Amino acid sequence: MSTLPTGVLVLVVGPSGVGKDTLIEGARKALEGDGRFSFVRRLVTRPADAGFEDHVSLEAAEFAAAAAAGRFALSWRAHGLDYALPIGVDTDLALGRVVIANISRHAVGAALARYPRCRIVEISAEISLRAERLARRGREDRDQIAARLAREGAILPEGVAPLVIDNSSSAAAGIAAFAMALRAIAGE
Ligand SMILES: Nc1ncnc2c1ncn2[C@@H]1O[C@H](COP(=O)(O)OP(=O)(O)O)[C@@H](O)[C@H]1O
Ligand SMILES: O=P(O)(O)OC[C@H]1O[C@H](OP(=O)(O)OP(=O)(O)O)[C@H](O)[C@@H]1O
Repeated sequence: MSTLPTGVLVLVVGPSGVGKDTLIEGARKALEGDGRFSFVRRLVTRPADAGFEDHVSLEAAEFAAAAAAGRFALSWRAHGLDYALPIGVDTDLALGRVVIANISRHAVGAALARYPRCRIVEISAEISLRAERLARRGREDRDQIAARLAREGAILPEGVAPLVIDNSSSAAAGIAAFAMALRAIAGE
């Protein structure tokens, strides 16, 4: 009897402004055409925002209906918004792919409970850099940026050791390190 391939879900976590979306988008471009990887497009109750993360934008009622219909692989709430990964994640994992998703630090426990083959990649950068970056990004107002900087992370479940990628220097360096980590995970 042959066993089905099982992929790996890469959970990209870290505080706001650290560069998660930048590294994910950069790695997506660097690895374009390599069928081993699948980059998840999240569903968020935030209006579509050109120039930022390319997410699927849902109204709150649409989000609730999709959740009730079982269309999400994982969902969580943060910053007054609802976020989800689509159920297509399950198909990509069944096909043996390395699936990359940006999730809340508070959703790691639930992700691990559902998907035992997870790797946690934590992106890091000092708070002063994050503050500058969020101001430059300009997606949130001053109060929202202050709340994001003050937001507490979650303690990772016991025994879970994240791979930490420092994004304190250039975005190009952070992207190269992240893409290299993904290639290593795919080769394991
Ligand atoms: N290494 C870096 N150096 C300078 N600016 C960066 C770097 N990484 C990301 N940025 C910028 O910082 C801002 C926040 O990055 P983003 O990827 O949106 O972070 P996150 O998704 O973790 O909140 C964006 O404007 C992005 O262009
Ligand atoms: O619980 P936390 O680990 O703090 O994360 C909360 C949420 O914020 C981030 O998304 P979002 O794109 O809204 O924010 P960001 O790009 O500023 O991190 C992250 O991907 C989570 O969905």
